[in-house]
Amino acid sequence: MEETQVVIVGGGPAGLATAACLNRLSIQNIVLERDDCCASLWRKRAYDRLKLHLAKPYCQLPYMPFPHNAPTYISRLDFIAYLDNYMSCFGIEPRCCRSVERAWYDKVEGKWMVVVNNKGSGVEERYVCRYLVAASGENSEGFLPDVPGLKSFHGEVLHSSGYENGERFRGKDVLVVGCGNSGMEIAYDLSNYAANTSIVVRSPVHVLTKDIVRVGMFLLKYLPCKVVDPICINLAKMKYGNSSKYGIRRPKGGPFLIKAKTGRSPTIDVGCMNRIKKGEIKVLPSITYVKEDHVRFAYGIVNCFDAIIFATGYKSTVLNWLEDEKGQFNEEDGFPKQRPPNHWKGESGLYCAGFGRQGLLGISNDAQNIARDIATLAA
Ligand SMILES: Cc1cc2nc3c(=O)[nH]c(=O)nc-3n(C[C@H](O)[C@H](O)[C@H](O)COP(=O)(O)OP(=O)(O)OC[C@H]3O[C@@H](n4cnc5c(N)ncnc54)[C@H](O)[C@@H]3O)c2cc1C
Ligand SMILES: NC(=O)C1=CN([C@@H]2O[C@H](COP(=O)(O)OP(=O)(O)OC[C@H]3O[C@@H](n4cnc5c(N)ncnc54)[C@H](OP(=O)(O)O)[C@@H]3O)[C@@H](O)[C@H]2O)C=CC1
Ligand SMILES: O=C(O)C(=O)Cc1c[nH]c2ccccc12
Repeated sequence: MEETQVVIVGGGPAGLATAACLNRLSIQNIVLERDDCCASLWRKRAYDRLKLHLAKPYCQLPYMPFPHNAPTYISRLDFIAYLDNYMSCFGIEPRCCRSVERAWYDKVEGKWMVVVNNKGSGVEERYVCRYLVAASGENSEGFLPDVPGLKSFHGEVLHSSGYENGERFRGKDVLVVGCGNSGMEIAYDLSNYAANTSIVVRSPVHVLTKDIVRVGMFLLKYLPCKVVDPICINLAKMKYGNSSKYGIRRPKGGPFLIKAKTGRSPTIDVGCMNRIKKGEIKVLPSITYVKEDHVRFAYGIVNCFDAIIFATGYKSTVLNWLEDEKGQFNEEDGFPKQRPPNHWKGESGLYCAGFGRQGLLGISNDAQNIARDIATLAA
């Protein structure tokens, strides 16, 4: 049994940023990471060509801006290097191969009890702390929808978190399901590797360029969403014309309003739209069922595929390990019930870093808020 002031569950950007803010205030903390490395989403579960979609000022963690000579959009490998540097600068030493299996609040002691499976030694470890930070990520586990007949599929089935690049799909018929940021970029990547690519787009989606998002983020500093959204939509119309001709319909609400209300990000186009326009990537409607080598879609469309890649999003796994006696998290999606800007603080010394659906910028704010709050309470 080891006692510390704060246990942080998860060594991704949110856990590391929180540890850095606590270390600066000399507040004792331990970061527990289930994988054999920190930031495993970025090292192991993201595709090769990934770059941050937001410009660098929106992606930096507290107290360490990206260098002036770094490109505006940081690559996956540069972001990993930045995180490694961040850890050494702030003296963060995550304990890896530590999967948090259970955490509960002991009312008598007024402390959190944390049970960990040390995957290296196979031995169970126990930690006791006054404050517990859930930083296990909005993207903790890939979400695979229940598609009728999928088990009978003859080809390969993959979640986007397991996709690296299109090399082994060259010349193959590949279906990408989902048109969020992962789906649109993976479809484009597959098409770069000469895979015969199709993408399922079942709902309306805002597709914007990086530049339009950058303009939008800048304007939002001075103007309300209801002014910024129409500007962004008009810029998108100028860029893409009427994309519903190609099966990409726009939602009723604006992109930043939807982001603020639901957390769903607009899809940032890195080249997929042009391929769709040229007919090089085919847009398909909802899947009805899968049978052996073929997939049936709405409107009776049937096509054969060698592989299906599900870019259908992620799940939070907080409720797999947290005993949530006070019902602070939603049972359906494992997100805190408190909505931003109040999502980071729970009860009994429980905190959430990285659950505001606001990307790295939100993580940076959460980490600073949490450390400040703990410093005040612990003083
Ligand atoms: C492909 C992709 C690209 C993205 N790009 C951007 C971007 O450009 N800009 C942006 O702002 N946001 C982006 N995001 C959003 C993304 O969520 C954040 O950037 C960031 O990685 C989230 O950090 P996090 O620390 O909250 O979660 P994660 O990075 O998921 O880290 C959580 C960590 O907790 C560990 N963990 C989980 N459960 C346990 C457990 N029970 N015990 C111990 N450890 C556990 C995990 O192994 C993981 O290392 C992207 C997301 C994805 C999926
Ligand atoms: N470079 C970057 O910055 C990147 C950032 N990201 C971020 O990571 C997070 C996760 O993104 P992503 O992995 O794209 O996941 P998302 O949750 O954003 O998107 C999932 C997509 O899958 C669709 N979908 C879900 N279930 C089905 C189904 N049964 N049939 C058809 N379509 C379905 C959804 O459509 P529907 O709306 O109909 O439910 C949606 O289009 C986001 O925050 C994203 O912005 C991801 C990649 C790159
Ligand atoms: O990549 C993501 O999912 C993010 O949440 C980053 C993000 C925060 N605010 C935004 C507004 C528009 C597009 C992406 C983001």
